[in-house]
Amino acid sequence: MCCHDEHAHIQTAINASLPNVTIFATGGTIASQGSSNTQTVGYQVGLGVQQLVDAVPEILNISNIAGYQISNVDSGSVNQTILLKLAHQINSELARDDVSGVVVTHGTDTLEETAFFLQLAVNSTKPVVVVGAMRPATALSADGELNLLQAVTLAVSDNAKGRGTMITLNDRIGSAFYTTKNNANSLDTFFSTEAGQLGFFINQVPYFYYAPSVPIGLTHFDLANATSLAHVDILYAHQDMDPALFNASYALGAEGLVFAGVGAGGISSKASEAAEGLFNATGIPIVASHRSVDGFVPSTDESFTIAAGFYNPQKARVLLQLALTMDYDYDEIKNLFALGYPKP
Ligand SMILES: NC(=O)C[C@H](N)C(=O)O
Repeated sequence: MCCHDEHAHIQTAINASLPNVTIFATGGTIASQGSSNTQTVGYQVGLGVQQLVDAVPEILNISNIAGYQISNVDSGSVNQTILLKLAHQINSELARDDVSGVVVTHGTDTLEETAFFLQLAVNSTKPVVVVGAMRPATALSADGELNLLQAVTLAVSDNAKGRGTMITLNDRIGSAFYTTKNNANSLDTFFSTEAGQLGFFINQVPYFYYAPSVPIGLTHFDLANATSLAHVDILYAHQDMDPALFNASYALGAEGLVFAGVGAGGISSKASEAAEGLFNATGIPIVASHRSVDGFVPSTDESFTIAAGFYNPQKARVLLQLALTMDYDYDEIKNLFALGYPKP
């Protein structure tokens, strides 16, 4: 039996009657400390995976923990090197019979991008749980410890299998496909857009609303041989958007673009002309998403853009990145996005 892996950065004492969970720590507020217990902005990342686990001894009542320190950064600095490392290591960890599930500790600012990426890049029915905190570990009423306990609880829960990558914070369990950060500061910031709330913790027991199901449009990408991800940028639409941004992004190396459109994927006529000019000249895929927190961009046959459907700009970017990384052509990319909104 498992489990003393010499490559694990940490390994708790093995209790053979408990399941094994691997934690991948990347940084964020959950791993941060302030200079006082009232400081809730301007704190510093620095706690390692050992300290995160040590702070919640209750975890050891439900699992043995192996922990890897993948990075220790604010999530705004999570990059494709970290993402690919996570995907490769999580896939190999979950392939082991003796591992029940994995937890990724992460800053909340871009947590949804990593969770969505893992949903597409990890191929397993075992739980993958991405967790963070909104208050640093030193704060009064810090939320990280209970969130981490709940994340490990989910990782060992039979009921959590077959639900893809999940995000849990503040008692809520959401699908990585649809969960988004809705408030830059408040504790209860992660809730799902229309489709994705899966369940809730009551007294640290996860209760699910539905049997396991797969989000419509879910595609798995095998990134085993990928060493980098395609360059995709997001442009933010607004009044008087500078049309030159499209060509400028291409000149800076973008292989695909997503724009966060006004309303259901709109941009000004001048910006649209510039985007169409770029598309006609280069053929790079340009995906229309929405800058509103929630919503849907419908496809139109006439448009040169690819409609993002329900994907918000940051998730549309991840999907486009993976498609381009795997050499999908334009029509395949269009079909890939359309999988998210099949015609009834
Ligand atoms: N609450 C957080 O984790 C925010 C932090 N700045 C991060 O995303 O890393």
